[in-house]
Amino acid sequence: MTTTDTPCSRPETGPAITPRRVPRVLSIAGTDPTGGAGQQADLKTITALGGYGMSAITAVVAQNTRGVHSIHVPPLEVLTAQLDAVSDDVTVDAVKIGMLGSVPVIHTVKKWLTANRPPVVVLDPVMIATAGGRLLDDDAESAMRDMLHLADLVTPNLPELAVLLDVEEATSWMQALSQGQQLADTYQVRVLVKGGHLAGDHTPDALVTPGATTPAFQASAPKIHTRNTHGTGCTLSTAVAVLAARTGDWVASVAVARSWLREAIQQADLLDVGGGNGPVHHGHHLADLVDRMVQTQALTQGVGSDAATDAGHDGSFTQSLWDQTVDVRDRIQKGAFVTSLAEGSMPHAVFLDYLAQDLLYLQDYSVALAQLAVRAPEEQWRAFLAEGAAGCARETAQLHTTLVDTRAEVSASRVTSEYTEFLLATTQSRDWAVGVAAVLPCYWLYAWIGEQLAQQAPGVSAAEHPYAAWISAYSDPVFTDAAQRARVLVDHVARGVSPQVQEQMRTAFHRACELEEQFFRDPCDRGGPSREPSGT
Ligand SMILES: Nc1ncnc2c1ncn2[C@@H]1O[C@H](COP(=O)(O)OP(=O)(O)O)[C@@H](O)[C@H]1O
Ligand SMILES: Cc1ncc(COP(=O)(O)O)c(N)n1
Repeated sequence: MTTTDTPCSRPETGPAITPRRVPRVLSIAGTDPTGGAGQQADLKTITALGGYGMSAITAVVAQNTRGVHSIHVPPLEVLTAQLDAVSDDVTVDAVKIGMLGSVPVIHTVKKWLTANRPPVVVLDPVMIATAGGRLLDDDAESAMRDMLHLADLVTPNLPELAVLLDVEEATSWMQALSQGQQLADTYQVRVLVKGGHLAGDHTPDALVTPGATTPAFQASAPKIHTRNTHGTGCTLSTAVAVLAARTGDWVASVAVARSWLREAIQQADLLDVGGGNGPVHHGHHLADLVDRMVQTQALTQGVGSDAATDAGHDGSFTQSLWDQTVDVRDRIQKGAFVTSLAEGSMPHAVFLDYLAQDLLYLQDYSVALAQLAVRAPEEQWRAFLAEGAAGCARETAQLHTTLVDTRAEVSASRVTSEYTEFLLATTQSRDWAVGVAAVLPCYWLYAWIGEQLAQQAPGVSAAEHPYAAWISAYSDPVFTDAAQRARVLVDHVARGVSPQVQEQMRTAFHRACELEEQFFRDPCDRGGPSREPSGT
């Protein structure tokens, strides 16, 4: 890949691009009721790449993946009214122009563009649909040439490039590049030369700029074996428009658009739309996000929905566990750890000692979660527990940085060792359900302590409180969310086990709560660093 940097100097006539996080992008194009090309592809692309999509329709096209059936061109006043409705009210950061179809439509768009030129204008000179069917009148080719200079970027495929130059279609990449350069020089416009129509097993693309000797960007990758490439041209040009408005950088925009489109082509076969040249998968990169949402939803369903378990006041098993540890929580709430941390009176040595023990604890807690992840019977729980293990490992690394040099020789206190040995043994060799009950208090009590601290020391700021940063870290909603998910997991598991195993879960949860309480009390009782050898 070449990304030589001939910076694409924008033609003098246009304003500079001010990058905008959510660019407002207008597509002026025809439609495709099957959703793969034209307006529909453009709006999907704009949304997929984080822009705000708008559309002014030039032609209503009855088409599908097999071909174009008919084209209805609304009266020109309707097009003008659509364009004016947008520009009278909305600042347009980028416009992508697709199918124009006829000379009068080209003139109408040209007039609007001259009066309202957005900072990014990408023109895809659509002439023929991939699936077959003319989308531009024969007599409109010259009118199309006459509007090229109004664009910042033109994105012809090889047949369109040949028509615009009135030459034979390129049959090699070198020839295509040379034609692209000729178009750029003649019309003083950037050209995205696309090699999708070349024979061979590669698909090269290049961004060429007026007056340059080498492309500003060039890349090539193996052709993907699929017939589902309907709308690739529309999608690519729109993607570049959104990204250019978002970044202000043409080279980066072409590079990102290209690789995003490639993935959309790669995943096109998943869609199963139509019997001809199907569309590309515009939403491909959202699939993981949706999976995560579904997973979270599944994890948060059903709390308290099972009367068969020994339920607490919200009906859930975990609530009943919680209710049975009220004495432990009372000791934590009134204990020196929470009160002195909230007041800011905790001696620094005690706080450092707590952090050092926490580091040792988290190292083993991470292993305990990883053991449960390995043994998890279902994928979603494995992911949740593995994320927890990874989060602890990150937290440990962070604590290492905080404590570096100050606590190099620290060893685990008796309480820390007792707690971690209990967790490691339970998560490794007891029933998996008992293991998840044992790790729950660390999630839940931690989040609960965050609430206690926030209540006892509301709105503390770094200037007035030595532990302000820690107090706000404790109240991070991420912990509350993780605790909620851990609860849902335990409730779910409890529904599927025998009363005997439920009883073992209850015992493990209670034991872990007691150890948590001792863990918080321990540094305050000792009043300073532990020098006890591990396990004593
Ligand atoms: N089978 C394929 N494998 C990988 N990329 C492809 C494939 N077909 C098209 N592309 C890419 O889609 C984009 C548009 O392709 P092209 O076919 O040249 O234009 P149009 O869709 O306008 O006819 C280009 O970036 C091209 O590389
Ligand atoms: C309304 C409209 N505009 C453009 C195309 C080109 O589609 P492709 O990118 O598949 O050539 C199309 N089929 N329909």
